[in-house]
Amino acid sequence: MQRLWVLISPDKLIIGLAFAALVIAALSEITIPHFVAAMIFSAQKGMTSDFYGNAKLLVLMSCTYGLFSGIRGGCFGIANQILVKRMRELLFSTLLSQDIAFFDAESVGALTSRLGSDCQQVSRIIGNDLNIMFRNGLQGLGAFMYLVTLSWQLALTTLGVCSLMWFLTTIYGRYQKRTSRFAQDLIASANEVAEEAFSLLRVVRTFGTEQQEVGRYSKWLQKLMEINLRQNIAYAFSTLSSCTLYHGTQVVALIIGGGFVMSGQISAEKLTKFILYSEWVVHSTWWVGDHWASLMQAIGASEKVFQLLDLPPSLQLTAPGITLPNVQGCVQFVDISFSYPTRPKVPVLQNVNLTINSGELVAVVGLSGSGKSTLVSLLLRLYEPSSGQVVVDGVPLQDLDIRWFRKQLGVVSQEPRLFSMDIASNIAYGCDGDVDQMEIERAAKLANAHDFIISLPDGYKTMVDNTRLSGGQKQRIAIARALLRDPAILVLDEATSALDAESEHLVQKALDRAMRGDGGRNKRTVLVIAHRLSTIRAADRIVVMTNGQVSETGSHEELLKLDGDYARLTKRQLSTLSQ
Ligand SMILES: Nc1ncnc2c1ncn2[C@@H]1O[C@H](COP(=O)(O)OP(=O)(O)OP(=O)(O)O)[C@@H](O)[C@H]1O
Repeated sequence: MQRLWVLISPDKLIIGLAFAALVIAALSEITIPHFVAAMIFSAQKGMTSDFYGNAKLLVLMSCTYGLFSGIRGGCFGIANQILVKRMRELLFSTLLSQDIAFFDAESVGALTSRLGSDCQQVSRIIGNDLNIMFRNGLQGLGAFMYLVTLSWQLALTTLGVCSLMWFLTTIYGRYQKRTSRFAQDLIASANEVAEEAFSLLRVVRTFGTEQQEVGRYSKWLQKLMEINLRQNIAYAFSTLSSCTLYHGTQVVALIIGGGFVMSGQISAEKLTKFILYSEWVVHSTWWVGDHWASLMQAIGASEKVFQLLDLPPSLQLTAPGITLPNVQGCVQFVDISFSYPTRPKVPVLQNVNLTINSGELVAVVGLSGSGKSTLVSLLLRLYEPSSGQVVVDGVPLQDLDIRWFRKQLGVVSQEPRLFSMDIASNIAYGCDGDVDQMEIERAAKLANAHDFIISLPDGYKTMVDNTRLSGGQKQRIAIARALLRDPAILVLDEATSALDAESEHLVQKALDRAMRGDGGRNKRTVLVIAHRLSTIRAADRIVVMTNGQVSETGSHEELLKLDGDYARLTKRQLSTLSQ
């Protein structure tokens, strides 16, 4: 509750207004039975002026109740919307500030479920549960005090019943809190399966595994249903006990109170008011209990959200770093060893030493799994090396302002992903401020993307749908994106996926231009994970990775002469590519 208060406290005014309206509405509502009873008994006794006096007050209280109930509902509704928005924003930015290793361990489906369903549950606490609990608690207390003034002996019977009701409710509330945590985890797991199936729909369709996916999804739904059924059974028991106690109180009060009336201890009017208000007390206790359980349920659901909100942001993003006036582009991997945090015992890179000089074009080759992409991830500082360091222009990477440094890099990955924005925004993605359309078109021309873009109905304003653009088209947009930054260091992961011959030719031409610096600079440093013989031959130096180590470096001819790993690799793989 304290955590929630911190989140909602910037809107103290609206919350204060909501609670003030709640108190006025609750107090005016609670007087209504009093005036109803008073009107009936003044009519019975023929007291006309009392009758109309009470009628006026009844109308006044009813109008006050209506007006302030509206204000209360509106204010709590607004506070609720603000809370859920703020909580989602905070959670989203906390998640985005985590290390990549965090996302290796968590699934996207589960995280989006935390953002969606869990945050919605939490927002219910303010908008619904607390609001109703507070209103009914206040009314129940007020009504009980009135009962004491009518007959403290009878009030004690009501207190006994309410205490029993509250005791049963707290047991039920604890059960709800525990089970709702599981329920939210199950919703997250089901979302994970759905997200995976949608994003890999082509694979699912190709292998005809739709039913299998429905089965995986249904497995979580079944577990969720079992938990919900258990919650429903517990709710049924809670309702059964509350209903029995609710009517039981009135029967007991009537029997004892009837005896008091017959013995002249209290009047029939007082007993009538007592019955009306005791109903109120029990009813309020019931409502408070019901929403207490619901509050516990929401608190259970909120635990994971708060756990995630407590995650400290990635050190790299918070640590202050330096910027360099001019990036020369000299990159050194100094005695780097590395294991992925999810598999700490499996060494992926071992004592890698490699210097890429400013303006040099270095091609990294090696068998699949030899650690080529990992090398790039370390240069981007997506992970921290287990030992050793990456040094850029003589400055260790961890001393540089990482956001600034990443802006000095142009990266084209093997399977570029585009955002659901228009093509121009995709090309300008990550650039500071407004980017001139001419600049965007110039980058697109260099990337051989301009012609296909202007042939689209909306040209550069065409909204990108990842599924409708071909692999080669996406690749060329990604190259344009990298070129627009005119980066000092360019990192390319050559596409091995089967591009059609025309696309491949266009992509290759674009990459050649990007590497050789037609994009603005005469020369830039290029690190390319190379699969094509033409790229490898054009490189100033070839680095061969074998089992996470640099096994050979040199030019194509030098390495062939060595007759080592590179020569074997070339015989095995590259001969087919050169044909
Ligand atoms: N996020 C990750 N978590 C754990 N292990 C990983 C991760 N990414 C890669 N690996 C493992 O690290 C090793 C090196 O992978 P890497 O992707 O660097 O190889 P690669 O040489 O680029 O391969 P390819 O040419 O097939 O892309 C592999 O054994 C791989 O399974």
